[in-house]
Amino acid sequence: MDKLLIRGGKPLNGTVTISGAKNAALPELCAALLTEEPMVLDNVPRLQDVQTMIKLLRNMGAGVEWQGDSHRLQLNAGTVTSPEAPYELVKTMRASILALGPLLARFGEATVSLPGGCAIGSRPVDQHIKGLQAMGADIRVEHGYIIAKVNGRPNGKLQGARITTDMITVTGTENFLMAACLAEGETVLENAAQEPEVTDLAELLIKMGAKITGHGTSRIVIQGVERLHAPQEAHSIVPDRIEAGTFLCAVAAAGGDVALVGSRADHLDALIEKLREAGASINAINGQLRISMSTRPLAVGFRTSEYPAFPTDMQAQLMAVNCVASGMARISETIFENRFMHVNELVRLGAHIEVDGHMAVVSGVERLSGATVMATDLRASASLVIAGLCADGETVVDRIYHLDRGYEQMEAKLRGLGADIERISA
Ligand SMILES: CC(=O)N[C@H]1[C@@H](OP(=O)(O)OP(=O)(O)OC[C@H]2O[C@@H](n3ccc(=O)[nH]c3=O)[C@H](O)[C@@H]2O)O[C@H](CO)[C@@H](O)[C@@H]1O
Ligand SMILES: C=C(OP(=O)(O)O)C(=O)O
Repeated sequence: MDKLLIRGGKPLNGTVTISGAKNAALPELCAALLTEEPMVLDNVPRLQDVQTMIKLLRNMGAGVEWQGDSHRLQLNAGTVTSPEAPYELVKTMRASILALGPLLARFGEATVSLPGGCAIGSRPVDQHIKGLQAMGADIRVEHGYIIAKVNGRPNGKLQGARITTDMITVTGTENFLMAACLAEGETVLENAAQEPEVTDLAELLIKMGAKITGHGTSRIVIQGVERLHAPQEAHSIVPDRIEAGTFLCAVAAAGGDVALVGSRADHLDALIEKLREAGASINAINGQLRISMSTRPLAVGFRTSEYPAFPTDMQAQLMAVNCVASGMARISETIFENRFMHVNELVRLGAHIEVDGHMAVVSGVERLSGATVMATDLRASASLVIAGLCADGETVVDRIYHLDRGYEQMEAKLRGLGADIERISA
C-alpha cells in the first residue's frame, strides 16, 4: 500500500491546475449508457474512481478508450450486452449505483450490486429504489443485488412520475434525471439536489437531446424523449470544486500565495467566505482563483449542508485549517452520521478536538507535530495531508488508496507548489 511522506513547514507558492470534477465525471460516464452513439467527454480526471467506472462500463460490453495521455475519453455504449454491475467491480465505489437509472431506461432491466458500506455513514439507497419504482420499475433486492425490470409497459419504457425524496440526494437526483430522459411523459423532481455536478450532468444530457428545465434549482422537470444521441462536440466536465477547495485550505493552513487555474469561484462561495473570515485574501480574475495567506488563520466555525451551503466534502479539510488556527471553532456535520473519522488521526498530530455526536469543537494549536497517521476515507486523507504540510518534522499518511480514489496527482501538484511531499510505493 502506498504512503505519502510529508516534511511540513513550507509555504505553498505558484500555480496549480484543477482537474475535472470526480462527482460530475462518474454520472456523466454513466450517461453514455443512454445512447447507442459513440461520444466524447473532455476534462475527465484520471483518478481511481474513474478507472473503476471505466472497468464497470467495459464489463457491460461498452467501448471506453482514453485519447492518448489526454483527459479525453471516447465512450461507445452501442455495444453493451449485459446491463449488470457485479459486486467485485462496485465494492470500492458507491457511485456505481449511477448505472441503475440509465440501464433501466435504455434496456428496461438492470442488475446492480448494492454499493459497499462506507466509513462516512451507512448510505442507504432506499430513495433511488423508491423513485425508480414510482417510474414503473419492479425492483427487488436479493443476495446483495438490486434487480430491476420494467414489466407490463409498452416497449419496456419507464413512465414519467412526480418524485419527492425524503431528503436531498445528489446521486439519487442524478439517477432520476438520467432515467427520466428516456421515460414516457413528464417527470418532476421535487427536493432535487442543486450541486454543480447535477447541473453539469443536466447540461450534458441536454446536449444529447434531453428536454430538461429547472436544473440548478430544487425542482427539475424532464420531458421524456424517444432516444438520445451523442453531443455534437465533446462535453467538458466542470472543474472539481472540492479539489480546488482542498488546495485553498492547504494554502490557508500552510501559508503562501497560489493561483488555481480552471476553477470556478462561483461554485465555492460558502468556502471562500469562511476562508476570508479566517484571514485569507482570495480573488477571482480571468478564470483563475488566487489565494494568499500571510498570517496564522483565525478559527472559523461552520455547518455542512446541501449546496449552495457549506459542502460536507470540505468539512475535513477546513477542520485541518482550524487545527492550527488561533481560537476555537465549532463544526457541525449534518449530512453523514460518521464523518469525523479524521479526528483521531488529527489528534495524533497534536490537534485539540472534541467530538460530541455530530458536533466537533477544535481548539487551535500553534504547531502540529509530524507522526504516522492512517487515511480512513477520501476527504479524511486530504485533511491529513493538509495537517502534514503545516506540522513539524515528518508526517507519513498511510492507506492513501482512499486519496487516489478522488484526487488526480495530488502529491505532484503540491510538489509543484513547493511542498516537500513524496509517495512511497509499497
Ligand atoms: C459520487 C458523488 O456524487 N458523491 C457525493 C454524493 O454522494 P451521495 O449521492 O451518495 O450522497 P446523498 O446526497 O445521496 O446523501 C445525502 C444523505 O441522504 C442519505 N440518503 C441518500 C440516498 C438514499 O437513498 N437514502 C438516504 O438515506 C445519505 O445517507 C446521506 O445522509 O453527495 C454527497 C453529499 O453531498 C457527497 O458527500 C458525495 O461526495
Ligand atoms: C464521499 C465522497 O465520494 P463518494 O460518494 O464517491 O464516496 C467524496 O467525494 O467526498
